[in-house]
Amino acid sequence: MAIDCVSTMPHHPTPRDEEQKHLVFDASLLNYHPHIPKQFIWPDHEKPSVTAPQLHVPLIDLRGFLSGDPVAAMEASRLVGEACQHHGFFLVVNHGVDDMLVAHAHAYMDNFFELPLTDKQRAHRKLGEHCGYASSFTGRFSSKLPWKETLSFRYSADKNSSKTVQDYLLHKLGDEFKHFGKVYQDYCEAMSKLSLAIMELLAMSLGVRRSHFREFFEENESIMRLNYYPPCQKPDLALGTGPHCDPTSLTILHQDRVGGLQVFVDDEWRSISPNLEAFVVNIGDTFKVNTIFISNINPILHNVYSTVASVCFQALANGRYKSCLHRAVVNRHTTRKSLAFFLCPKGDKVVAPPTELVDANNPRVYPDFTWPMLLEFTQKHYRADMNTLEVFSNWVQHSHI
Ligand SMILES: C=C1C[C@]23C[C@@]1(O)CC[C@H]2[C@]1(C)CCC[C@@](C)(C(=O)O)[C@H]1[C@@H]3C(=O)O
Ligand SMILES: O=C(O)CCC(=O)C(=O)O
Ligand SMILES: [Fe+2]
Repeated sequence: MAIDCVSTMPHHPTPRDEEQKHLVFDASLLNYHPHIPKQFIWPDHEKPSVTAPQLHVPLIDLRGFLSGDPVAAMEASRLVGEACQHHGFFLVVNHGVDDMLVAHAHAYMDNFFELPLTDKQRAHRKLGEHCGYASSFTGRFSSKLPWKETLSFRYSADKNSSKTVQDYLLHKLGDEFKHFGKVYQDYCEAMSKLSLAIMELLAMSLGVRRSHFREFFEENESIMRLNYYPPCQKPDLALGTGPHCDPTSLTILHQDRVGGLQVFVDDEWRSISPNLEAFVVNIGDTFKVNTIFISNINPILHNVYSTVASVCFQALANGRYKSCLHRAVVNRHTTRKSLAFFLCPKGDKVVAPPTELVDANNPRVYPDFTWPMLLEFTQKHYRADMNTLEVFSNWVQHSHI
């Protein structure tokens, strides 16, 4: 039976769009259709198991650490280190982010994604760009389309930056989105603050100066993304977000009560159950690279400090650290939402080990790069998956830039 749920929308044409004929996934037509277009069907080896056994990730209470208690800070950093050694995922509670802000961020998401497609398209995400509204990336990809709509925008923690979240959303969507813009501006500020606190815990867990990563990310230029996953009548054939490791540095995710996040641990997919009070935190490829030179700086300290650090050191130094592969599944009945804050370094920061620390025993694993290079790679050349960093690294070394 022919499926006619994909509408044709006018938007800025590019040659690559030709093949797609400007297809835009209109959720209001597709959600309850018994069949799904073939572009959404994932190959057998990537098809999801909608119900996966639960993964018990550590629930880390940040209250003591955030109020300056050194013993609580040590304990929180120990748990962070342990989680990063195993899979790189952990939950934080008593994180200091206002519950109402989180509730508003979810409520405003509903308002936005329930708008008619033509209104959402005002913020249309252009090919090769990472900001704006995208519906299943039609136009960008022609197969393995994700069953989701997204709205993404930049956040700069640099106080002198003129580009605010609020201005961007207002400019794209119109004056009536002023409050909408303010909610996400506040949300990003809260996420940036929380990320810097978590960076202190990560530094402690690796046995380096507590402020080391905080300073590196102080003026972060991050990405905020609203993920909206409509119901799908074939959840065993489709995926909301395909398997990938985040190419960014650190992700702070808030998932609503529906559930759908799965992590690949010990050779199987496991789910992380929703917890409205918690943020799910995971490490991305760019942070993984940052930690390599830390391991090189002081291997003795690492051995003394904890086995966690030395195990990380070995895995990282050999470039075999396959952390945090994850994906999001969809379901038949309920729309699912998640708010993802991707912490990224400021554009001019070079992600590299200092040259004086590299020698025959500590060879370079990845080439020097800046975050904008990797971001461009994921937007113009390669769809982020579980191999992004390796492929990017080869690409840079074969001097494509
Ligand atoms: C830099 C990025 C690319 C993606 C968004 C993000 O900010 C971080 C994760 C990436 C992504 C989610 C990984 C899975 C594939 C992807 C295409 C998606 O399904 O959204 C990725 C994002 C992208 O827009 O390229
Ligand atoms: O929605 C989710 O639970 C995960 C989304 C995700 O992994 C991402 O946007 O990078
Ligand atoms: Fe992700």
